[in-house]
Amino acid sequence: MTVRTDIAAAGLTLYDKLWHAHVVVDAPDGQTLLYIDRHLLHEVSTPQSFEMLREDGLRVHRPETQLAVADHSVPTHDRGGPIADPLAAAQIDLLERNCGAFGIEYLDLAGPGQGIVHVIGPEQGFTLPGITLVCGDSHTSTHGAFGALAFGVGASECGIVMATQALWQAKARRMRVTFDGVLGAGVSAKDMALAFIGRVGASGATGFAVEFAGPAVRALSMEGRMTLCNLVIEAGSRTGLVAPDDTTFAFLRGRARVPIGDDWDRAQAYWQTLASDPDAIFDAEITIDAASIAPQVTYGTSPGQVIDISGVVPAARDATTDKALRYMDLAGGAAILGLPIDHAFIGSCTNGRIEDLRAAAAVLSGRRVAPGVRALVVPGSMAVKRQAEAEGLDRLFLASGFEWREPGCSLCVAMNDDRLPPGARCASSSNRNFEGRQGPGARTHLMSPAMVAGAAVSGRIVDVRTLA
Ligand SMILES: CC(C)[C@H](C(=O)O)[C@@H](O)C(=O)O
Ligand code: SF4
Repeated sequence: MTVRTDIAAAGLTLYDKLWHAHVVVDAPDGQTLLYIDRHLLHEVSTPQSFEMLREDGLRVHRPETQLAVADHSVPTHDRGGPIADPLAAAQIDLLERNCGAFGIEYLDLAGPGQGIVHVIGPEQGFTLPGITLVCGDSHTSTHGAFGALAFGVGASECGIVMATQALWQAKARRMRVTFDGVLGAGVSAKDMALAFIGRVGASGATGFAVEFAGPAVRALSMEGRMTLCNLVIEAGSRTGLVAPDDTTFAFLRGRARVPIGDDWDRAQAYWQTLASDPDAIFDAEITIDAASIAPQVTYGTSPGQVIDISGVVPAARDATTDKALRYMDLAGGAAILGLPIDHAFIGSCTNGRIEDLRAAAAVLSGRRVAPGVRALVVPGSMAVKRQAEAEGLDRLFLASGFEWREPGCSLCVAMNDDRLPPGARCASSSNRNFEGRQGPGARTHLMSPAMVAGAAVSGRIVDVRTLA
């Protein structure tokens, strides 16, 4: 028998509770077979997973626990007819056919449910507190915002989950990041996340499951919490968590796949137990004063290379940072404030939700995109797009000179028609600023949607708090 000293010694963290509720068996080598409740699929990471099932003559064990959507390679304009890019068309068609063959629900490209996998999961009520959820995608941590144990997996693990509903995993260490105080005006969850990544570095949370706590986290909407959890992978962690509360329940209640009636009451009673015990012990604790967080902007080619809007680019200290600064065409000591940009992108699974579009629109109201800047808004999902259109945000974006597109990953990843030219400099609400991420030779500065809107109308990186 294995005696769990972590249980014996102290209270449990939220991560411990979710973990223990899903243990099938512990192996002597420290690995645990974990039951996986749900699996989201997209077109890029699953072709090989389905191939694996075919080769081994396996079927999908519980098809009703799987949900698929195409997002990475989809075009975000001219969606009326067939997809022009033959590779994208083949990839999307393959996902649809694989889902058909294995009995998995596929949210059609033309239908009302389509969108980026991490946006549609919660929208559909597929993401719920207390579940384990995986997807062949590193930003699966997003779903932890609901108090779900969610993490990204590889293509072969997607196949294993489809066939067995379980995965061998090693338990992570536990980190709590407490945001005390109140965020300032013009500062958002994106700034909290980037400030955290800047503090610990791009691999500072590797091996940890990160629980976000404190009054500034409790004050966030579900959209904000998803932004926060989405970005933990950029600090090296596969799992972000926020304990579910009334904000969570209000977001979920009434959604398509969410329990109703007595089932809802029972589920909610359980979900309310999903909080770290007061005497729980974390392996690492970080406290950040939310009031001290300024709008954040990345200057390099890793999300950890981030500074306050008033900051200066740090001098290169090794070959890697030197390479990053060369790629970004920036010198140590340069101010980030006032840096000219020629592209602006609002979208992605980090910041493509309705609240993000509203925040950007509030900045754009009565303003126009600066000459020489190409600006794009790509809603995270059809539901976000419809909601934005109902609020008249599309007209506001168009009137200010933004392009208004169909949902998809778009310029977050440039695996589709949307791509920046070499040398472009983009203010972007996405989550990765890697070399070539938005197109070969293109330069990405990550920031909040409001900051992107501010940069778009100014033609340079500005402090959105000074745009009255
Ligand atoms: C293509 C996909 C597997 C990839 C990921 O794992 O995250 C992408 O979504 C990304 O953001 O880089
Ligand atoms: S929007 Fe970007 S980060 Fe999110 S899943 Fe798509 S490519 Fe990955």
